Amino acid sequence: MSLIVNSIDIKELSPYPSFNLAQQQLHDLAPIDYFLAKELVLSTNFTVKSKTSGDVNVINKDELTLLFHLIIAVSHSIRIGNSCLPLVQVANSRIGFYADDNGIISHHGYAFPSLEEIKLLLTSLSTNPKENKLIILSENALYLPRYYKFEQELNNFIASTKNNEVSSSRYPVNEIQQCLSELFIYDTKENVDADIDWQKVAVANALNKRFSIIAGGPGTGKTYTVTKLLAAIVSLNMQQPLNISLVAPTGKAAQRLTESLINAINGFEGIISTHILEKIPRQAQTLHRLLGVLPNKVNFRHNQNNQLNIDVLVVDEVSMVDLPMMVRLIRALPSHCQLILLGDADQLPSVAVGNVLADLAPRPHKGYSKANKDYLTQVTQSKAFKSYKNNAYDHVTFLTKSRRFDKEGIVGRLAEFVIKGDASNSWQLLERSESSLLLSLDINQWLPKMVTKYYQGLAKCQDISQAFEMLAQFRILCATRVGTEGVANINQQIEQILYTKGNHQANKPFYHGKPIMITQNDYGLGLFNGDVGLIWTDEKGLLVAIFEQPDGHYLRVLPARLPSYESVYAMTIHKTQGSEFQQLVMILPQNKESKILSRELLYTGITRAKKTLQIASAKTTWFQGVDTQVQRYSGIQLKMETNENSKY
Ligand SMILES: Nc1ncnc2c1ncn2[C@@H]1O[C@H](COP(=O)(O)OP(=O)(O)OP(=O)(O)O)[C@@H](O)[C@H]1O
Repeated sequence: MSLIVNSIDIKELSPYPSFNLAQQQLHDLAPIDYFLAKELVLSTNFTVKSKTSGDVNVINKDELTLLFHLIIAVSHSIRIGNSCLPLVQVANSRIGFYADDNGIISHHGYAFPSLEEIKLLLTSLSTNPKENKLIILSENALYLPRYYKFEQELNNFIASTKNNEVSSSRYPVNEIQQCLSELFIYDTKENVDADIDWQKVAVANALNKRFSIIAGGPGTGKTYTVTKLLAAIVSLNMQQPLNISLVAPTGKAAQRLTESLINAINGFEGIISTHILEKIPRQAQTLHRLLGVLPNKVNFRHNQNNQLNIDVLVVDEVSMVDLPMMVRLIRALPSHCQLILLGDADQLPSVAVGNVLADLAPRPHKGYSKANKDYLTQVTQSKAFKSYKNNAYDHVTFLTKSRRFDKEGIVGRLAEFVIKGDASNSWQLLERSESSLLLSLDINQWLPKMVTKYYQGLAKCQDISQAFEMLAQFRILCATRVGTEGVANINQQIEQILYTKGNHQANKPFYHGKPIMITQNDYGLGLFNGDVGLIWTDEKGLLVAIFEQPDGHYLRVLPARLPSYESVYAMTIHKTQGSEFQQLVMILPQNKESKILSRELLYTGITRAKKTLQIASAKTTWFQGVDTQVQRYSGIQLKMETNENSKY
């Protein structure tokens, strides 16, 4: 006999009547995952049935329990940065199990059934995107509807930019060819022998597309190349002035982009005609500013209903841009606007959901469609481009030759070993280097000396610009915020050292020469998470917080009005993305259980060093970091390849 009960019974039949009971079963269960599962399951109109009932919209207790745990798992997956949960990650596995070192089990967890059983349940619950219920099943991955929609929007955008782009180029091919030959003149030996000048390819590849990515490690010439690309775009549009914007995800990154751009433009004087160069903007802004922040809202002033008035947009440091932000950006772009993304896909992914750059520009490059290959061969006169079966990766060009890190230089070599996952060679390089790259694990051996050398002078600088310059010379990077080797403790120790060395203000919340970092957005003041400033005594003898703006101006804020902030003698590696320092010290946690270490984290830290780098790490920690790779799940790559529009 079938036992059909009404939906109120779901509450009683849900696997855990309370969070406490759930916590006893599932180790490390986050309240947010539990309450989301509870809310979603209770909000459905399932009725509960016995196994034999054939009714629609009914579910039995085991199925309800499975569904509940699937929602917990997908919620957890999103919290750690994935946009979905591939079912193979949970099928036949147990979540929330914990036994101590003696084998005593404290949490039994939950064992998921096979992939087939999970799919059977999800299919019967109509989880396909069109019927859009509490969770969505697509390509064997489970989504919450919000992130599914974000992915869909991005995929649709990419697909729409590929429609007929190669056959109906934005500019006549002969004009592109002419333009490239004027921009890339090989009067030095450098590129003559090379098979392919990838900077030239990057310009060519972007010129005939609405959407393109120029990806490469630090110093590979992304800004240099994009400046040439903008020069080409300007010269191909001489009759109609274009609105060109340049943005980066943080104030610091926008400031660096502005500086690199000005350097590149100055370097091209005499090579590219002045009337072209003067039409290239010299000023980058933050993404938030471009889109127009609405106080206390996640959405922006510019969106699909109020699009930006721009023709060309360059976005730098795209590895830092998360999936929702990228989608909000593309919504705000008018359909003719050319979008060019720059970034290093080997760096840490965004703090929030998604790994957009790595998804859109997977390495190694898979190759170009026949049509794009023919086009690139024709306009660049280079051959030997790798072929791919469709145009899924036509939008990407990788730059590989670093102009900043000499191939023989330690920083460049170390970064290369680390990102390739070569723990032993990278460790050997650290151990054997003549310039003592490894610091003692006892930070008292070296920290006081470094503080004296690099930080004590901050308060004695003659003016604020000199102080900012000094601050950019040196930084201590930590992997974590908490713990003995975490940012909070190291900053505290540094302030203590400054105090004992005679800076008697250094134990107060604000003192002259104290560097601070904002940790919360304040749209009203125009201060954003990650902005770095200095506390400084102004002309009237008052302490003010001063922040360098991307346009070179200083923003002054009374300390009492500051949003939350912290000292920034040391900062996390995550927060240094988009910044660089002449000298760096990186301190890694000695706690073996630290889950934060990865090769992307180490690579991001290492490549922030312009000149020198020293590292305090145990061998085991280093190996653990280099051996761990960040894995973010999403459906973007898969859909890019299978998209109907991308078949050639
Ligand atoms: N083809 C080239 N010829 C000469 N100099 C170059 C070339 N490409 C790049 N450079 C120089 O190399 C340096 C690094 O270039 P650029 O700043 O464009 O790199 P990037 O990839 O944008 O670096 P980052 O990722 O750190 O922002 C600059 O000084 C630039 O002028």
